Amino acid sequence: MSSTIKDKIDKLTDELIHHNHLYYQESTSEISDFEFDQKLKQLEQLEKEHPEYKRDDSPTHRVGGTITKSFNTVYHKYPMLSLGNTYSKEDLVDFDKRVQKGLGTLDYEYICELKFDGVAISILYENGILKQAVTRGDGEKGDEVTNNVRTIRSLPLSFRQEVPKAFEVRGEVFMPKDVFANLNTEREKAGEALLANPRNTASGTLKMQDSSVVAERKLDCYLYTLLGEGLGNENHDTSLQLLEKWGFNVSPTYQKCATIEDVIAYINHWEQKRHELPVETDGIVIKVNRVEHQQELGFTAKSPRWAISYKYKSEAAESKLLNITYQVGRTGAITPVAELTPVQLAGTTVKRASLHNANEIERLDIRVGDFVFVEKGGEIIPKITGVNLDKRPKDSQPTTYLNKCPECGTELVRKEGEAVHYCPNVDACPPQVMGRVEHFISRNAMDIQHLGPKTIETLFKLNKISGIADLYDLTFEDVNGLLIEEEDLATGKVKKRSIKEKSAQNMIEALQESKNAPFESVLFGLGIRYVGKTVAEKLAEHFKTIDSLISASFDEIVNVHEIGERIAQSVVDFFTNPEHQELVARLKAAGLQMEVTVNEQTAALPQHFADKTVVVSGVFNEYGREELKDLIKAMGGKVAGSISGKTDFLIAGENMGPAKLEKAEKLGTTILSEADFKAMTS
Ligand SMILES: NC(=O)c1ccc[n+]([C@@H]2O[C@H](COP(=O)([O-])OP(=O)(O)OC[C@H]3O[C@@H](n4cnc5c(N)ncnc54)[C@H](O)[C@@H]3O)[C@@H](O)[C@H]2O)c1
Ligand SMILES: [Zn+2]
Repeated sequence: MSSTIKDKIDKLTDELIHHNHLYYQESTSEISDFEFDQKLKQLEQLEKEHPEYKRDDSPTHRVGGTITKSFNTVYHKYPMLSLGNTYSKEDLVDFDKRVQKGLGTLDYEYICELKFDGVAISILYENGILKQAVTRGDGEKGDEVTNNVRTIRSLPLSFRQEVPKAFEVRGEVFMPKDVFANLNTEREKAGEALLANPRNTASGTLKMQDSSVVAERKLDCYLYTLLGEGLGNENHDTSLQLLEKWGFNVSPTYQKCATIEDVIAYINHWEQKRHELPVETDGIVIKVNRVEHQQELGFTAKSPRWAISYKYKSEAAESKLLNITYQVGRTGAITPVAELTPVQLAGTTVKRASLHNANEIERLDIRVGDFVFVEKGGEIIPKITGVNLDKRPKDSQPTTYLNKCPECGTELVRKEGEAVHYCPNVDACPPQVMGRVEHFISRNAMDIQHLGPKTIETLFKLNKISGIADLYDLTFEDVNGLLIEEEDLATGKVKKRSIKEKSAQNMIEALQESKNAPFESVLFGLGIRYVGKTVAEKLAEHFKTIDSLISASFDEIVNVHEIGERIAQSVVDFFTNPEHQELVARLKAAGLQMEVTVNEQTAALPQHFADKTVVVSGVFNEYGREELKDLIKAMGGKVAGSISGKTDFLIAGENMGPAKLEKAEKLGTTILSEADFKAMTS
């Protein structure tokens, strides 16, 4: 019996450590905050009953985050703690009782604020100047991210008025909802993976090495704490007023509450209305107003006793499942989608939710006509979490999964051990062909700017293109004024925009320009299975022209260094297909690069790196990263991604992580500065 409890505690501890790591270090999450909090409470309870099994590294008695090695570590003057949290209003009444008992008086009041969903930050000001910004880290010490925080426009770097000589402010760095939405629209246009939610994006952005990229991300910050000596902030609301007066961004949503009933009214007031705010919020924070009272109540190891957060449960709604439709992705993967009676959820009207795959449908035993529960967690599209069996119609039929591709009619396949069904018709299934065109124009391949997936999709629909080669037959007239419709997956809302003259011109020019893209980019762009960017480079380097690659035998290809049988077979198969031969012929006729061109300038470079492995790290003044890599290759070197015993040279730019440098030194790698490198090129 006791061993099973120990196992349970161990398992929960490990799980929570795993989720903390993802959340704070990787800025992603696999489970919802609610699930996380439930697990944490469960562990707390078990540890209380069986303190003998509580582990030293238990997440119940420490702040969840840690520091990273890529920034300077800085100790906080006052610890940065977490907040106790609850999802229940009864708990708030208990909290109020504890406060009352702790203070021994009824003469206290609360300030309620919204709980902004971002990343906590501490900022020091000295002599009226922003001196240092540090993340919460493990609560005791955090990462110094001053340069990144300086890019936040609403944050004063200095003051026009008199301010105290030294003080610390704390608040939440966040990405406004509209900035997040725009960023995702841009990523979608560029064919990049969408970001899951504003919190994780803000957290990832704050830890970027290059602050010019951070600046583009347009983070914002609300301040809610003022610390320091002799500032005259005897109450929490006086702190907020001082911050406002000095020009800090304070959310105007805070409110004084005399009783816990008032607090609950505040919670109810904001439950729906918070969705109209420019920032995501996940609850409210209740703080005892008087600083003297706060000091009297004090702290636990993890959080203040004078504050608590009430978190709103991620909203669920019930809706009727009208139909299950199936979408074919760019890779041929099939996703079942629930079509629902429109329902209000977290501020938007939802009429679709993801059902993931056949296993999920089976697990839920979900049927058309059922009433289902829909939830919006951190994901982009809501999900179905269950079926209300009480409302199931008597004549309902189990769902049989689709067996033919809804786009091209081909029989679907499911690979051994995989949950997802695929359409195997890679060459003629429309979404898959579109996917190939998107791959061709993508940044890593031909890097054709101004042309996004939505434009490609529209051109396909209008039969203006049906494959890669048709891109080069497009004219200005074909794209000018093109009406593009974008549908929001969850809400079904359609946004329309038309391509303006200037954009049309840019598109045609970008296509023309792409004719200069190097042969290896064309080769990679063709989308031959297993031929990634590096393989394409190797094949181009070895065979020099497309003709010699096409006529090469399996043996000749497999003999190329680092090319395996699977790749060789795939290349042979690809070029044996007459349709692909025609594609190559058309691209050649259009004027694309079908052979390696030796750049005279780089061909003359001294071969200092012949047969050497070189790693590039940090930021450079005179060279772009790709440019630097090309130069190294032109000088005979191989570029590797990380430092190992095999690394001969490390070219170290600015802002390089100290851990990397240390590792290189330990391994005896020769370290070159940008200036050293430059000298070697001449
Ligand atoms: N989904 C996951 O995998 C996962 C993993 C780890 C943590 N989490 C979530 O993170 C929470 C734990 O994080 P935590 O320890 O930072 O606690 P917390 O986020 O619940 O509360 C403390 C934080 O609230 C923030 N905050 C926002 N508005 C505030 C305001 N007005 N006043 C004061 N603080 C404000 C501050 O950043 C502060 O550090 C968990 O409850 C869980 O929901 C989720
Ligand atoms: Zn198909």
